[in-house]
Amino acid sequence: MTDLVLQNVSFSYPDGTKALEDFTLTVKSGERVAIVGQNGAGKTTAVKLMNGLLKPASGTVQVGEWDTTKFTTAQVSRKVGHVFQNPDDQIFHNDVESEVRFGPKNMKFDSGRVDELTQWAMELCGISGFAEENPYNLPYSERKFVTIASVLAMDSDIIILDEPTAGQDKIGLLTLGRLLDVLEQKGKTVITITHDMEFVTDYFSRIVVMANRKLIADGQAEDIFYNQEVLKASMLKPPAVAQMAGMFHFPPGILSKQQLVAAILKHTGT
Ligand SMILES: Nc1ncnc2c1ncn2[C@@H]1O[C@H](COP(=O)(O)OP(=O)(O)OP(=O)(O)O)[C@@H](O)[C@H]1O
Repeated sequence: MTDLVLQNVSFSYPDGTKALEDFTLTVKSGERVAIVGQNGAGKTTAVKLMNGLLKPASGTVQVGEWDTTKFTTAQVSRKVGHVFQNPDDQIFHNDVESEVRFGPKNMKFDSGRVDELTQWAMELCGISGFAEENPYNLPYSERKFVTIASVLAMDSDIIILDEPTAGQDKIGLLTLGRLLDVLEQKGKTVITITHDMEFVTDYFSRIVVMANRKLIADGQAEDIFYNQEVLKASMLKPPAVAQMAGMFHFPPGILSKQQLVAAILKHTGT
């Protein structure tokens, strides 16, 4: 059980830019949380604090029993895997399998477990067929899955996915959805940063909204996407279904196509 607790965390970059102010968030083991907000809101800074890449200037970041200031980034990243936004910032091997294998090998798992985790992660990410391919010969969407598999293979309790849907087609989105379900069954915590509100409503039961370096809302999709104050402060655009429901002046809460169709049929008396 690895809960993640950020308590009154503030952080500024060395050039003095304030990136996070008084940020408090608890993510329980096994939860699925989406962090949303405009560019520059502080999302990336928050997740870099979660996996120990950055250390808080004030406040505390607790990963399970560990205060991240007392452990190295390498140690914390064993508990909190982080898939970067841009796969090209992460890939450094010449073939897909070596890239995925590197993490568990580096963690000194026995060779049987390294094999098992490598195969499992590649299959889950739909890249088993490219094991010997140079990742840089693959399109962006598949390179992203190479980096996701590399992190999953490390079997960390908490997994951070930065913009996983960027550049993904329908098949990629389905692969991501299946992967999230498998991780949930394994009790993993998944935290994503995303600008894709459809992805959020389809797959995440908890949404954290950030604006101007602060957490401004934390709740379910119905609480967030129908709260005009939160939408205004964060400049978030609700998912298309909620926008359409708003145009029809339907009561708040509609977030799926099925709910929208049902409301239209009721409205037209069909
Ligand atoms: N390395 C850095 N040095 C100085 N300022 C930085 C650095 N990285 C981010 N910032 C600044 O910190 C603030 C928060 O940035 P952060 O990247 O955490 O936001 P974000 O919500 O993740 O944005 P995006 O969606 O664009 O990634 C912004 O003002 C940003 O310009």
